[in-house]
Amino acid sequence: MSKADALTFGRDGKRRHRVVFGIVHQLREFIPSLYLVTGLMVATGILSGLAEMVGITLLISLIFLIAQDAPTVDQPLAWLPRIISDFDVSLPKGVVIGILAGAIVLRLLLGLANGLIGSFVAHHISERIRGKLYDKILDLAFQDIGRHDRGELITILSTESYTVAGAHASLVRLGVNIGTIVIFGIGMLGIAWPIALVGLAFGVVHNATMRLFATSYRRLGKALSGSLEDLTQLSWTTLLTLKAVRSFGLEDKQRSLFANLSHEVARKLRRSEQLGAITSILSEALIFGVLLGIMLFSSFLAVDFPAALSATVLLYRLQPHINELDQQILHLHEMETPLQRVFTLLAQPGERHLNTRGFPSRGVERAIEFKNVTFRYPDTPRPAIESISFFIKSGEKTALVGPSGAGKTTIMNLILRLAEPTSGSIVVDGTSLQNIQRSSWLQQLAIAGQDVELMEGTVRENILFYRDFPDEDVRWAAELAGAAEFIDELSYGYEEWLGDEAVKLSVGQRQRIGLARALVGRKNTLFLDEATNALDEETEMRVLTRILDEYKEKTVVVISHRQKVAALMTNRINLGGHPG
Ligand SMILES: Nc1ncnc2c1ncn2[C@@H]1O[C@H](COP(=O)(O)OP(=O)(O)OP(=O)(O)O)[C@@H](O)[C@H]1O
Repeated sequence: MSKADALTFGRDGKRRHRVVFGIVHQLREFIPSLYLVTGLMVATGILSGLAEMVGITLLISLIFLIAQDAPTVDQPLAWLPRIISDFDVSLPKGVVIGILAGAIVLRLLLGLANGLIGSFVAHHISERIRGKLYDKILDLAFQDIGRHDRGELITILSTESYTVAGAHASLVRLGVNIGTIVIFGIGMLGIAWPIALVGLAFGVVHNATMRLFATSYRRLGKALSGSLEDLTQLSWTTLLTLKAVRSFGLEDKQRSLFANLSHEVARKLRRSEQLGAITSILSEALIFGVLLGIMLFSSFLAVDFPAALSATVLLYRLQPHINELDQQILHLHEMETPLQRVFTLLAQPGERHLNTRGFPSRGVERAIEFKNVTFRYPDTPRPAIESISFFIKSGEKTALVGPSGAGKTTIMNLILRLAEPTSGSIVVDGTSLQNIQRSSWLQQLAIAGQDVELMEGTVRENILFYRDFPDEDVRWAAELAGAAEFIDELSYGYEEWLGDEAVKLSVGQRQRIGLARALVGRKNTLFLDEATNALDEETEMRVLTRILDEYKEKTVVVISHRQKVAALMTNRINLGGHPG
């Protein structure tokens, strides 16, 4: 079974087991000590149930002891004499009180330990899964990222990652409940077997009733996941296209779309809670029916009164465990879809190996050569570039020109190894780019594009972009990019805070920040993909001339539609048009 298939389950009969085993199988891959931790949690949970059972029977014995004013209890744990018939288990009142107090304290301590371990494990799992998901998003093949919509990725990362910890908690509770039910069952058998049999019959009926709800839960889980994703997607798109929405006067339409989706989410959440309430009430009604039955027919059952009372109290205390057992199974069904989405994303192939595999790069000493390179994006009928061959010589200033859609950005992406050629090869100083460590290769390059991904932070932080360079370098880069002239006029200069979308900057100013970001590392090879196309011609020429002057010895490749820009360069590569 593949990772992605692990949670694709068969028909209903085996389905719940598959849900459970599928989750265990998946979790084991992410939490190496899963069995140990889970075992410990289940053990403390079951021991806590055992302590409760001992406490209940001792309490009832004590009540009878006090009622009869007797000094000793000859049957403090009601089931023991039946199991070890020759064993004298009579105990004085003080000892019974001591054991009872001990059982209560033990129950409390085990409950506390269980809660603390549970909370530690849940946060540990969440942290690990969140980290792995974030890592996967960074590691996914660039083309694969485009296949996921942002809303889906945000929902998985921010919300659905928590369901993994929730699923583990449900599994633990499942184990604890099964263990406790078995222990209570054995206790009841020892105390009063007819009542235990009634309890067993109750369990079977209860289980069958709850099964009726499993399918609804599963469907609801899937529908809820979809609705949440739609809502996140709409919120995300609205934020991204806020200006367009306002400019086209679409607020009312967006509001009504949002209200509908939000209503759907609320409706499904309500339905889920209603289902939970119905199953819980049904479960309680069943147990009260059984208890009533036992009371009405107790005279026909061959059980003495204290034993019958102990067994009945145990059966009553068993009810939350049976109830919770079913709730957890239904909950696991509800979590099936979000879990599947988390694990499917984690199962996607990454590209991390490209960062470390191959020879370390020393940059471009002689040339970058494209040899008959063809590249086709997945699921597209025609290649974006076909059998392209050219040289970019070290130290040369090259213009890459061609009509829109000719494949210029695709070539840039191939050089950056955001994609690999479908056929042909890219060779750097005689070594295929595929045999060069990607991270060390990227260390040698700098790139600026036409769309600048500015982030929330100061101007300086946006130029540094998580890297560490001295202030003089930031200033040098900003001046070279023609950005210093407007940064100096901002109220706080380089410390001016740019909001999420950096709305206070014009498109040309944003591009110049992006340019400074590329320049600040003083790399030997610079790629500019329409990086200055939003500037007026005069500013663009001024900025590029200064850059070329500064980069006299270095390699510069510029993609531009403007003839004047291409004319600044010493070498020109023409991409004729679409190969189709
Ligand atoms: N992610 C993608 N998936 C599928 N097809 C793509 C993708 N990106 C680009 N293409 C297609 O590849 C071809 C080349 O696109 P590319 O962006 O490289 O052209 P370009 O020369 O840079 O165009 P422009 O000058 O308009 O920026 C186009 O036909 C485009 O539709």
